[in-house]
Amino acid sequence: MISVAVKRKSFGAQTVLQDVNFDIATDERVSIVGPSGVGKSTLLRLIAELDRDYEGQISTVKNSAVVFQEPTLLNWRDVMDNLRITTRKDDRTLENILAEVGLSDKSDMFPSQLSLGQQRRVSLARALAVNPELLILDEPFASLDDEMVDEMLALTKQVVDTRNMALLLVTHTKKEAAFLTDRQLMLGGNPATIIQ
Ligand SMILES: Nc1ncnc2c1ncn2[C@@H]1O[C@H](COP(=O)(O)OP(=O)(O)OP(=O)(O)O)[C@@H](O)[C@H]1O
Repeated sequence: MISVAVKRKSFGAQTVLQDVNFDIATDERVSIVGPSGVGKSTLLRLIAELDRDYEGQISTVKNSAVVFQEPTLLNWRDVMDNLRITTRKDDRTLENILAEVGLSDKSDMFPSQLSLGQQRRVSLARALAVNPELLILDEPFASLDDEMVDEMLALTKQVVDTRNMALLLVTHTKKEAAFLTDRQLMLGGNPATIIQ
């Protein structure tokens, strides 16, 4: 169980989040929706423990992984090396994960040799490589065309269905939230809190 109780998160004089409280069960899929600039990514970074500078308390799982909006791959490393960076798992396991995201024949390609959609898949595979109990997706389908979004949505759903993990999705898009998650939390207000 993940338990979020953020009393206040500020950047200098600007308070971005105030009294944001919710739980996520072990196998629950939750999305955070809300307008641009409201504080979605800020909240996600707190839950991913990438930012510990806030008032309140978040108790989360030992193993979480984040997929960011941009693929953030190392361009000078091939696909396998990009996976090896996050885990000591053996190559066979990593190849299975690449197959899981539809990239079984791409392990020795470099990111620049892959389409944007394939780069997103590598990014997802890299997150899966740590075998996360919580997968956190921060607008993972931004700047993809509609067809690619549908493909990535289906892939992500399949992966989450197969693996026993919690999902936290940050998105602008109600369609993505409705397709991938059981529960939608709407962030709103200034400072932002859960309004629905
Ligand atoms: N490192 C930072 N330093 C100062 N202010 C920041 C920092 N990160 C975010 N902010 C501010 O916090 C507010 C919330 O930003 P955040 O990126 O969390 O919004 P968001 O809801 O994820 O937006 P979007 O949907 O456009 O990605 C914004 O006003 C932003 O300028």
